[in-house]
Amino acid sequence: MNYAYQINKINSLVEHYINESDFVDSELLSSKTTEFKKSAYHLFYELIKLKNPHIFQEPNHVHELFSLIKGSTAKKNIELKVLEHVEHWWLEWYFALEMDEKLSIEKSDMPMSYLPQSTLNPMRKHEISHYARLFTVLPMPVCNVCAKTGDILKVNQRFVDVFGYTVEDVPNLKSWWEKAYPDPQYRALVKDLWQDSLEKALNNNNDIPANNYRVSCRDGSQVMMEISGIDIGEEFLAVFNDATERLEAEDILRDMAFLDALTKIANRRRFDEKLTHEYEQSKECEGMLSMIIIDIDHFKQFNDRYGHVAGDTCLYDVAQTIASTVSRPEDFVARYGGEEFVVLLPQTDRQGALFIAEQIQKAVENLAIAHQDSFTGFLSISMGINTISDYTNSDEISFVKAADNALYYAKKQGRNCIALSSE
Ligand SMILES: Nc1nc2c(ncn2[C@@H]2O[C@H](COP(=O)(O)OP(=O)(O)OP(=O)(O)O)[C@@H](O)[C@H]2O)c(=O)[nH]1
Repeated sequence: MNYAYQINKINSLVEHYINESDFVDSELLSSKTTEFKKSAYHLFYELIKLKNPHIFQEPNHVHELFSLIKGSTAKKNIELKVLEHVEHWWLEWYFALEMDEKLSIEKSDMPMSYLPQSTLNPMRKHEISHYARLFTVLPMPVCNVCAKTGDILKVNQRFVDVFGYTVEDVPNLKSWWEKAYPDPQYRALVKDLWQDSLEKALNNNNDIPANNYRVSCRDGSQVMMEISGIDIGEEFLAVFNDATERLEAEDILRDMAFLDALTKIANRRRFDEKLTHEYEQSKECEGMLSMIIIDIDHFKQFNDRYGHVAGDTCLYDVAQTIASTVSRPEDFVARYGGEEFVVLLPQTDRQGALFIAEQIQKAVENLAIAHQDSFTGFLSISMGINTISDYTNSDEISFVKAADNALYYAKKQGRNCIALSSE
C-alpha cells in the first residue's frame, strides 16, 4: 500500500460521504453518520495494517496523510470540513486503540506484537472511544484503577475539582489512602472495609459494593463519599457519590425517630436501645451500671389545676433541667413515659448515682414551679436508684424493675425523696 493509494482511499471516503448525506452548517447531521464512521474505522484499520511493525506503532504516518491531502489540490470548503471530521475520528480511534493495547499488554505481560488480537475488531475501538469520552464528562468523580497493581491510571476532571488531587498526587491506591484518610486508625478501618467489599465482589462475581467513607481533600476539608467499584476486566472504575447531604438528612430523621417531641430529649425507644447496649457493655467488662427513675409528684393534680398546656411546659422544663444536670458524655437521659424520666449512668456506683439524684432534686427545686397541691407548694420529684455490678441471675428487665421498685418505695415514703434499691 503506497501513499498515493492511501490518500486516494481517504479522498473517496470523504467524497462518498458528501454525496450520500446532508451537510448542514458544518455539522454532520446525516442519519448515515454512524455508518460512515464505521467505514472510516475500517479504513483506519487498513491504513495501519502494514507489514512494518514500526509503522503500525507510528500514528504520524496517518497524520502525514491528512496533511498531504489538505495541502494538495485546492479543496472545496465542504470537503475540508468533512476531512476535519474524519481526522478527528482518526484521533479518537487511535486513542482508543492505544488504550486497548495497554490493556492487552497488562493482560499478557508480553511485548506488543505485530497486529495484536485487539486490532481485529475496529468497532471495539469505537466503544472504547465512547467510554473515554464518557469518563471525562461524568458529573461525579471517577478514577480508573488497575485491579492487579492498584495503580490509578486515570482520574476525571470532577475528581480533581472535588478532591483537589491529580493522578500525579495519587498515582496508586496506597498514596490515595494516605492522602484521603490521613488518620492511621481511620485508614486501617477503610482498608478493612474496602478489602471486605473486594472479597464480596470476587466471591459473587459482582461489582464492588458501595460504602461510605470520610475523604480528606487536598485543602483539608472533608467530604462523606459513597464509593463503589465497577468491574471493567483488568481494571475497575471507582465511582464517588457525595453522601454528605444524604447522611445529614438520615441523621436528622434518626434524631427525629429517637427524640421525644414534647421534651426534646431521647424517647423510650432510644432508651431501650441504649439500655441494651450499656447493659451488655457493662456486663462484658464487669463494670458498674446505675440508673435513676424520676417521677413528678402529684402531676395529675398539677394538670387538673393549671391545665394541660402548663403541664406540657412543666414536663419540658423538668426534662431539660435533668438533661443539663447530667453532664458526662456517657450518661444518658430519656423520657420514660408520661411524667417519668430515666437517667442511665455507666461506670457509676450507688454513691455516684445518689449524688447525681441529689443534684437533680436541687435543680428541680430551683425551678420553683408553683404547685399548690404539693406539701411544699412547689413541684417536686421522687426518684428510685438501682446499681448493678454482679450480673449473675440478672437481666435488663430485672435491672429496671429494681429501680422502679425503689421509686415506688420513695413515693410511699411521702414523695419528694430518693430511694435506693435493696441489693
Ligand atoms: N400535660 C401532660 N400531662 C401528662 C403527659 N403525660 C402524662 N401526663 C399526665 O401525668 C399524670 C400522671 O398521673 P399519675 O400517674 O396519677 O401520677 P401523679 O399524679 O404524678 O401521682 P404520683 O406519681 O403518685 O405522685 C396523668 O394525669 C397524665 O395525664 C403529657 O405529655 N403532658
